[in-house]
Amino acid sequence: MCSDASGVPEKREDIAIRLVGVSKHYRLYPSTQARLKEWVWRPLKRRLGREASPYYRNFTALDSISVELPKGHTTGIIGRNGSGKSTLLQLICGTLQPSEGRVEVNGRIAALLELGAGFNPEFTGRENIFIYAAIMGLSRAQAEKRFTDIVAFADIGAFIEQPVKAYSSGMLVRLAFAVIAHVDADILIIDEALAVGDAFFVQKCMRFLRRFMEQGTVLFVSHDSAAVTSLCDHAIWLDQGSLRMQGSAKALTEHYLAARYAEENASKAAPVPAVTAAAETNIPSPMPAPLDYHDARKSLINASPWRNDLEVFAFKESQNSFGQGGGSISHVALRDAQGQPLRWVVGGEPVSLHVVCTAHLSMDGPIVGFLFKDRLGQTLFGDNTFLTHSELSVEAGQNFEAEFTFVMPTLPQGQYSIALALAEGSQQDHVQHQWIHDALLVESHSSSESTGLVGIPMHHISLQASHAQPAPRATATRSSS
Ligand SMILES: Nc1ncnc2c1ncn2[C@@H]1O[C@H](COP(=O)(O)OP(=O)(O)OP(=O)(O)O)[C@@H](O)[C@H]1O
Repeated sequence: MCSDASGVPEKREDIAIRLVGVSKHYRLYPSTQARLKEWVWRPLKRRLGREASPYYRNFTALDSISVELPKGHTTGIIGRNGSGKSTLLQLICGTLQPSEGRVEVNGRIAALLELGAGFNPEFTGRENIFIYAAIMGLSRAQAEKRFTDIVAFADIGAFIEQPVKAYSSGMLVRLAFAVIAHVDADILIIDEALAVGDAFFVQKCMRFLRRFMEQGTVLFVSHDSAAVTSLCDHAIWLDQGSLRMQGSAKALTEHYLAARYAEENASKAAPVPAVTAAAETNIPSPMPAPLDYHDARKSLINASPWRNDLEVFAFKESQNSFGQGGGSISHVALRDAQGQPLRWVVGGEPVSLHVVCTAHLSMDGPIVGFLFKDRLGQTLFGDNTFLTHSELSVEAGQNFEAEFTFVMPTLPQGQYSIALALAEGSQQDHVQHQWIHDALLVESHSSSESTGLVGIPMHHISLQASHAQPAPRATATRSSS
């Protein structure tokens, strides 16, 4: 924000959105009767010169908000339910008018805020695409040029010719995201709660979002502070309609989480019992050798509901991919030590990623690599064959296989994707023959991990009280009189 010390521009043209003293008040009526009395009875009373107190109470959803959101940045908006996030975004989009203050927007906004908002339910998906494109300032020719890409992105098949009112909520999100991704917006406003769907679609949206973020301005609303830290550079925190803090996303989410923990602890009535005795968990000691990837709690966790059950979805060759085509990836699987493909993997256990490729041209030094990504498209880990196997040459028509054996980290609940690539050359300078965005999808159904992006095996954990020391003996002797 331009008001903090994080190097944010102060010049007017560098600001995408400026809010000056913006407030939004609502009138809350206790009943329909009260609403009627306010409309009919109160003006009448006033005309008769009688005192007329209102039949409503004022509620302030947003209170004197002043912020400046710099261009080219991604700003996260966090706050508890009812803190005013949606109200703020609707004011920025212009779908709500402020009761007080001023909203200035410098650029074209596309928003994914409310399901179906921006679409006319009676018109077909096709018609809505053209209407939205026109509202965003695209000419008919430009809209026609992008139509095929929008339809391909939405991937809702023949429903594109159906009225939007017949769409499921998933189809609405698909169409809405496809449209906002293709209308040359300067500012994107995204409520993460709406950017949901199957894992392939979410990954596609996140890839688009990350590309857009390289230049555009994004406002991202989420209840998930980890998502805000991962995607945003700046953040604002709304609390009961007031701006509680603004600044770097990392620092702000740390304060936000600390405050949430403090509030939750304060609301807990029961006192926390003091640790009185040695509380070492049932963990074998001494520590296992460092290279033994053994998690000391493995048997404990694996016998509990927190076992990290990871479902692995089968590889489909037709997945979204690109590349020069000199070679292709024909099969990918996660396998066990016996080479059997796995449908389920348990986090913390060894696994092999097995990749089968076919050379369509002769290749000098093919490189096979993978990236393991979370639902936000953030790479958690990855590797490739370059450092260990740069000497291999293959002839056109020849198959070759790569295998990566590793301990699967324990993964917090959610969806993950493994991207695969077949390249040729060196790590810095190579031809990309095929890159498959979501070659394998993995879903973590249960997990003991609540913090961090992945869990690593803990070799040893202990917690114990120190032995009580005997009180020092008194050295002074009392003299008797
Ligand atoms: N039309 C309205 N009339 C009266 N009160 C409203 C109206 N719209 C919103 N509010 C109130 O304003 C407050 C802020 O609502 P808002 O939807 O902006 O919160 P939010 O932070 O987006 O919440 P959530 O995270 O649950 O979506 C809430 O207390 C809500 O009940």
